[in-house]
Amino acid sequence: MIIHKFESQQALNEVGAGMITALAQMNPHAIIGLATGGTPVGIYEEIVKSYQKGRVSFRNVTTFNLDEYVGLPEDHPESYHSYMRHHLFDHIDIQLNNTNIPNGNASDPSVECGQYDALMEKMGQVDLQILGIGHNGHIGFNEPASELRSGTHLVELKQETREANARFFDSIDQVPTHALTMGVGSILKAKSIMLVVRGADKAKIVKQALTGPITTDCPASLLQTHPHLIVLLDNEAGSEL
Ligand SMILES: N[C@@H]1[C@@H](O)[C@H](O)[C@@H](COP(=O)(O)O)O[C@@H]1O
Repeated sequence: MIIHKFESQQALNEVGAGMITALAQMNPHAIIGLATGGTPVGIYEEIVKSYQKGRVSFRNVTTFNLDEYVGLPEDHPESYHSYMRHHLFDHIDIQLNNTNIPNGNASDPSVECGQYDALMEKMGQVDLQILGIGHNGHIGFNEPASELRSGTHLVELKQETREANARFFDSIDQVPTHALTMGVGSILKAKSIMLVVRGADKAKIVKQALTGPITTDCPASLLQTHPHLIVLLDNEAGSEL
């Protein structure tokens, strides 16, 4: 694995965005795995700036998002569908029909998950998967558990995850209790993975994930098995490494 630590958020954002724009420049038909949460926002901002300067096009790029809440209307401001449009899709030339996010309102979640996996399979390997990490080591919404699922599936969110994400909602009662998420198997199938982590509050889990035992109790620890893992940390998140 390659670990880069950054003094400033701006430097981290520019390097992260640079890897994604370079991929789209080298392969206009690239398949990119996208993440949500607070962590990638600054990277998406830098991608938009590059696009606005005419340096990169996403016209033929395909994207697959990691996850989506169950039961939030697609146009709810905190749905991951809204997040992606707000932070990225509405500001670049990507074709919306080339963007894929699990449908958290599907009448049959297991059918939806099966279709999502089938589409990923059909499109081919994700070239670069962007990832954040939860304080409990979750990736996507793969929560710590005695066993992990490989493909896309329905999960019940842990209370700590709902509490962490309550900052985006008016109250914790509004945070959905369930989500659809790519499985760890799908995530690990990507050719390269870019894990991004910021903040002192994540220093401990980063250390555990990258240097601790590989265990389903810390889903991010499975990233240690990936042959092309790039980790972008601010100094605070990397302080225990
Ligand atoms: N499902 C998302 C993850 O994809 C994200 O990486 C993580 C950390 O979020 P944040 O970046 O806001 O700390 O939790 C969320 O719940």
